[in-house]
Amino acid sequence: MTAMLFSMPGNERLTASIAEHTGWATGTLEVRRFPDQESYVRLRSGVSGSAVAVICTLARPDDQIMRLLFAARLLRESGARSVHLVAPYLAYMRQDRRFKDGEALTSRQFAQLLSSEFDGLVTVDPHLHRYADLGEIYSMETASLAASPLLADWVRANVDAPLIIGPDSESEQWAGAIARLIGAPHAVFAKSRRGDRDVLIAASDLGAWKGRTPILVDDVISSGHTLANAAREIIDQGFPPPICLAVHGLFAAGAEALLREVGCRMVTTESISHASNAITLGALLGDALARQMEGGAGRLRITPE
Ligand SMILES: O=P(O)(O)OC[C@H]1O[C@H](OP(=O)(O)OP(=O)(O)O)[C@H](O)[C@@H]1O
Repeated sequence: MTAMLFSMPGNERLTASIAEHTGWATGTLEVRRFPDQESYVRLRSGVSGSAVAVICTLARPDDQIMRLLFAARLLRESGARSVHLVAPYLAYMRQDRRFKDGEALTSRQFAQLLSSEFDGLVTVDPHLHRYADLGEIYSMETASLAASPLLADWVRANVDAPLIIGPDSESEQWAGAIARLIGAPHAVFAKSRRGDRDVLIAASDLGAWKGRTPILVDDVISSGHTLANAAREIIDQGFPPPICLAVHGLFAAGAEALLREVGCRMVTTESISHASNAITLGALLGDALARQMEGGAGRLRITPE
């Protein structure tokens, strides 16, 4: 199998890290915007007969989706055997139901758009809350990779006597996994969300673990309010400001300043480029992509409802 990687703008470091791990060549897609903000995409490498992957993490998806769809179609029209998407952060997973009457079910429509152009998707810890599996909405092959072993490695190498804390019940899957992997205690708080930047955290009693270093673990940091409020509860119980360890650091406007104000140190994977990136994903993504590409050409289609 010949394989080739293509970076969308801003994903060059991640692409290089996958290329280094797999030994695959990196091709060139010229991508720019016209003055009227429409996208221009030109393929500058031969792809005939190759399995190809476009590397494009999907933070700020609305800025990226059209050029990504154009690139996928262009690669297929140019003879690629199969076209895969490596999106370590997968967008639009949080609107997984109509919470209020009349809301667009954006998770499903976004999934249908990507599935219409790509044969396979490789992603890391997608926000699977009310969907059990990406196959419920994606009609292509999908690989959802768990970052928790890498987060556990980071904690093991950097923190003595950690206490792992999840800010809400959903985060049990990461907090519990990391705690088991490193043999540390863990606790999980409860959260109720009242608005985009308005969450209430109900903390549990951490008194039994005084003296340990608190580490808050979550899948996503967006506005930062979930972790900031959880951090305040931890500090109120007499602990130092926690380390905030997340898979995906989206850091919406004000998030970083908010967490810094509370005294938190932030640590994330390289799924979204940010100064807090300390955990590399090249090997995890490269191995999964190789398995998916070797699974064969052609499309595995599951028709969504
Ligand atoms: O930084 P923030 O703006 O607080 O957002 C991050 C939080 O949002 C997500 O959960 P969400 O509250 O959407 O809950 P859900 O699992 O019910 O979708 C995610 O799991 C984080 O906990």
